[in-house]
Amino acid sequence: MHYDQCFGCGDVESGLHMRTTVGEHMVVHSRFTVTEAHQGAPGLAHGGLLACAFDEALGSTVGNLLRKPAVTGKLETDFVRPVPVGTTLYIAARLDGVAGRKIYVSAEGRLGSADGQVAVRARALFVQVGFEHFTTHGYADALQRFRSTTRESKWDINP
Ligand SMILES: CCCCC/C=C\C/C=C\C/C=C\C/C=C\CCCC(=O)SCCNC(=O)CCNC(=O)[C@H](O)C(C)(C)COP(=O)(O)OP(=O)(O)OC[C@H]1O[C@@H](n2cnc3c(N)ncnc32)[C@H](O)[C@@H]1OP(=O)(O)O
Repeated sequence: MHYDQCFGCGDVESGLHMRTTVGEHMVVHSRFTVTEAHQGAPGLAHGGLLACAFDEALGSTVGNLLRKPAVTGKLETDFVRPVPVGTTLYIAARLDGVAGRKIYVSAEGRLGSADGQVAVRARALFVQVGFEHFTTHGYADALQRFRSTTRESKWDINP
């Protein structure tokens, strides 16, 4: 599912413009290129933006593999190495388990290539929600907004 105003994967000018693909062994791959707009210290990525990129990568993993609406309940990040401006982080994410509505996912981000040095690790708990989560707490016409920008025809938006 795709929403074109999403900061992580949408078309907003200031957004992260992330895209994901599902690879072998159900590993979900995404890439995030650090630009000058993402700086914390001079020349280095801001940790909060890296956390955002991992929220997006992990949420996309839930969406791609489970095809159920879910929101981030908890997100934990380990910043292992600095990530310089101009670097592309190669993020590989996995579904670790499902317990009722709780969905556990984790990811690691490597510098410059899929086998580069690990710079960031993240784990998250997503909680499955009904679509009313979005219409109650977000815009009342959230489903129309999701529908009008969806890229995948197989999304079961109103089962
Ligand atoms: C932004 C969403 C995008 C669209 C979503 C639609 C489809 C998704 C699929 C594909 C999408 C593709 C890409 C998405 C990419 C990126 C995603 C970004 C996602 C976000 O960026 S999203 C924004 C930030 N996110 C929030 O805005 C959540 C605010 N929050 C709440 O809305 C509630 O808090 C909620 C719903 C989380 C739970 O509330 P609730 O009342 O429904 O359920 P409850 O509290 O009973 O929790 C049930 C069980 O989860 C455990 N649990 C809950 N929270 C926990 C925590 N923090 N730590 C440890 N355990 C926790 C409980 O302990 C219990 O466990 P148990 O069953 O064992 O007792």
